Amino acid sequence: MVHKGETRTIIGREHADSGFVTLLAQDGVEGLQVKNLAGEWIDVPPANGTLAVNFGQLLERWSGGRVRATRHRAIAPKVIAPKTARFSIAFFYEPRVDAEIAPLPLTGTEAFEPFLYGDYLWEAATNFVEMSGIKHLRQPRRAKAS
Ligand SMILES: O=C(O)CCC(=O)C(=O)O
Ligand SMILES: [Fe+2]
Repeated sequence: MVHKGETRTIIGREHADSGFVTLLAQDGVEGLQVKNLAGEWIDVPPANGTLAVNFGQLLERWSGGRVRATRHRAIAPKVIAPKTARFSIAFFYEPRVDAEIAPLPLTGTEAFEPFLYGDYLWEAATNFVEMSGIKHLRQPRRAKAS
């Protein structure tokens, strides 16, 4: 992939986190990028000791789309020294697994059937190929309305 005229390797593919809010501790090495509404990739300043805040898909759904989930990816840092490495520590802030997620009383937003966060989380997690083989180990606690 070419970014600002340079060939860079994508090490974390584009996605939005499934949960509520994610905090990413920065370590001074660049590589995290977020996509703006025009579809352009923006470099997140990696200032040491700061937290990058990403909004997740659950927050987008719960807020009726008023808060957009942050699409992001990670590219390999530019090799500026032989052992350039980037460390990212993620904190995923999420509801309890037995929390019921129901629409906020907001006007002009799309209603949805309330669901249990644990059901949503299991579905989202086991959609990743490396976890797809264990999807059958947990059944939804609440049946979907048909
Ligand atoms: O490498 C990063 O800082 C991003 C990690 C990430 O997007 C994730 O764990 O969901
Ligand atoms: Fe992420």
